[in-house]
Amino acid sequence: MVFKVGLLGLGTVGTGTAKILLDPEGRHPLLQSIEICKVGVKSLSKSRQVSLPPDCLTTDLEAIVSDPAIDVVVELIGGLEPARSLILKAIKQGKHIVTANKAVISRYGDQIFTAANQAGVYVMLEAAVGGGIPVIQPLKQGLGVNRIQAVTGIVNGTTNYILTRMQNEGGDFEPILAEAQRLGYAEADPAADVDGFDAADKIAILASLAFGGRIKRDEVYCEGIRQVSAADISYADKLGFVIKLLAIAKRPYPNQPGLQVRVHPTLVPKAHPLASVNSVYNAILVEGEPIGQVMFFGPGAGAGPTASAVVSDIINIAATLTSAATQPVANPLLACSHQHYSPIIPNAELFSRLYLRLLVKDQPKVIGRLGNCFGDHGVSLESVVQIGMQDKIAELVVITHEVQEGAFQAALDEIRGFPEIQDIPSLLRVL
Ligand SMILES: NC(=O)C1=CN([C@@H]2O[C@H](COP(=O)(O)OP(=O)(O)OC[C@H]3O[C@@H](n4cnc5c(N)ncnc54)[C@H](OP(=O)(O)O)[C@@H]3O)[C@@H](O)[C@H]2O)C=CC1
Ligand SMILES: N[C@@H](CC=O)C(=O)O
Ligand code: NA
Repeated sequence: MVFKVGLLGLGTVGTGTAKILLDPEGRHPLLQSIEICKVGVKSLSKSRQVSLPPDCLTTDLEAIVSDPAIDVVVELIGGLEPARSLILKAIKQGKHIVTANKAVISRYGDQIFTAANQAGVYVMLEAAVGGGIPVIQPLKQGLGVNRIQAVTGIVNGTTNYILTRMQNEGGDFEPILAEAQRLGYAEADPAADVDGFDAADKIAILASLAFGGRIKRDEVYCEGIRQVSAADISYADKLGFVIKLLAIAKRPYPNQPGLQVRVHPTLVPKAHPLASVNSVYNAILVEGEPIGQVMFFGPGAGAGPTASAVVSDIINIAATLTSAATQPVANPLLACSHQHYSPIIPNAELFSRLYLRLLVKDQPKVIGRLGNCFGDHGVSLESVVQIGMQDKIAELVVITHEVQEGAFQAALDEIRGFPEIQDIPSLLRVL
């Protein structure tokens, strides 16, 4: 049996994918049965790093998704449109889909999976989360019998690369981001990485798989890394933490339906397994019953690793189609079957440990006044440290115990009005 693939996109991931498909020697034997039929791109004049059969390249992506010869459409163009429409058209034409596009799946998964289930085709997305790390299939299959309690991950390679280099070298943000772009890690618009949207897309997908209900992407709280300064990295280091952009999905109240799903820079204790995940590496820590903790670790972005996940999805489909006697009946361990949305708990109701950096006028009783205000709002403090003093302005770092975020914000609103407060440059969460 030969499976014909229509590739949409021949950029970083598309090129990595084509390279594997064109070089099957020594890999899984099923690769021998997969053939690149057409490749859709934006520009025919660009030089390419792979040599494809003549007439393979086209700018007519609509023709690829409706080509009767094609069995599997691999969407690697990114973005919302035309990716969403092309995926839906391909599904309507009975084609299986492999995609690395977390933006489209996290926002239009409902529409796409419903259409796929009706058409009896698969939509596979291993490359969409954690790049080359197998995490989607393990959540669907290997961990499928567990009751998941929490998924905590470093799921964006670009920001982890930036934070790691800022931590190790103290370098400036912009040139490090430019290097991440050159290495093929960043999104077409790197704001998606830096502002946390890409991580939010990914945690919405992971939460949906882990907790068995779709997640409304708009309800995922999201803070990026722009506000993380060299000063915070250095203070965190002195206090025994590293700063990581964490994506967190958990059920904070056992046996109740609400979920916490959010992305924010977080102070991670140096002894925590996620603290040593550096550079473009990603890691996803899954906690479940009865398994306990499992951590998936590996390269989270880049051509080769991401293509590894894309092609593993292609051969998964090829294997399923090969074993199906006639028309494919959806294998429930490969298909997506959630039909309802999970409720998300507002941040104000959640309990977190928080790190606050303040610049205050050096006046008597200022620390006491802060402590009283937090106390009045039921916010218990773990430590208040004076880090420095310049021109009669003291720099303080406050770390709280687990406190309700709404109560903390109410205290902070009051504190902002104190005449002693010069500035509040940072508010971060602590794991
Ligand atoms: N880069 C990475 O490390 C990872 C990326 N992903 C995801 O993979 C997908 C692809 O990313 P990446 O390879 O980095 O992106 P690139 O920008 O490198 O490549 C995009 C490709 O799609 C083509 N393309 C884009 N828009 C159109 C259009 N409207 N019509 C025709 N062709 C189009 C481009 O054509 P042309 O070459 O002619 O410009 C290019 O070949 C994205 O969804 C991304 O989020 C997921 C995990 C990791
Ligand atoms: N831009 C993304 C690419 C992989 O998903 C990242 O940096 O993680
Ligand atoms: Na993956």
